[in-house]
Amino acid sequence: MAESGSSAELSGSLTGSVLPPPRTRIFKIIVIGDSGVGKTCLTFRFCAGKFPEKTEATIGVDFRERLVEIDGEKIKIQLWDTAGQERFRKSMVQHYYRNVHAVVFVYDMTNGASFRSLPAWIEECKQHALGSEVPRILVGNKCDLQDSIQVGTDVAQQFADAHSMPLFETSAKSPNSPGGANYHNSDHVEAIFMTVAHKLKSQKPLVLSQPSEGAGGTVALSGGRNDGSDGGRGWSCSSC
Ligand SMILES: Nc1nc2c(ncn2[C@@H]2O[C@H](COP(=O)(O)OP(=O)(O)OP(=O)(O)O)[C@@H](O)[C@H]2O)c(=O)[nH]1
Repeated sequence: MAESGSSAELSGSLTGSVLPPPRTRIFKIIVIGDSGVGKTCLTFRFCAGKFPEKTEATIGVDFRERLVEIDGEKIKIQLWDTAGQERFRKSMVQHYYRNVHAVVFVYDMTNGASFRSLPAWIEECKQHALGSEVPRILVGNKCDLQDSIQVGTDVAQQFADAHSMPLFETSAKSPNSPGGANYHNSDHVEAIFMTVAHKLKSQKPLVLSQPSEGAGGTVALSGGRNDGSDGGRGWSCSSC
């Protein structure tokens, strides 16, 4: 009798309070590109839900995070906002390239030089073992500045295709206001990062985890533009 009682107790314990709390997966996504392209604004928009009133050049790296829910699983998205200016990068580079799950390359659609810098950023990533096997996306920011666009969608799409990346054109500043032709088709910052998270969820086993008491708001999203089923090149397409 005593033995069966113990057994019931044990089994109750295993399915009850003895089990550790569920773990929350963490996806580390680094955001890279020239100074002034809007990396801080994009990451702030996603994590805080608004455009920052004032930004200063990032020194080293900042990171912001947000807890989201995808298909019933809580996932913490950590966005690492890296400094675009070389003088602010040197000391930190080794740190932020560790344990990266995805890379977001950003250029400013109103600044051709920021687009021409992309090969150098891609090369730097490769040197830190972040090649095409890691999910990477290309983001053209500031599409709200319609009159100043220097980088057209066609040329950006060609570049994205050549590097097996999906392209998104967006505005961290005013994603919901009406504007020119491209602007109407612009991607929402929210959807861009959630697309990356969906991709990671569909392909990655647990890599980093911690008890699920993360900071940040929770957004529920089931389904999305990318279910990870397309494999190969361009795992999600630009809406541009
Ligand atoms: N019109 C417009 N301005 C933007 C947008 N995103 C950022 N900006 C402005 O661009 C400037 C630079 O933005 P940041 O987010 O600080 O740029 P960054 O890439 O983080 O720059 P570093 O920290 O130096 O690497 C700021 O004045 C922003 O207000 C956008 O979508 N539209």
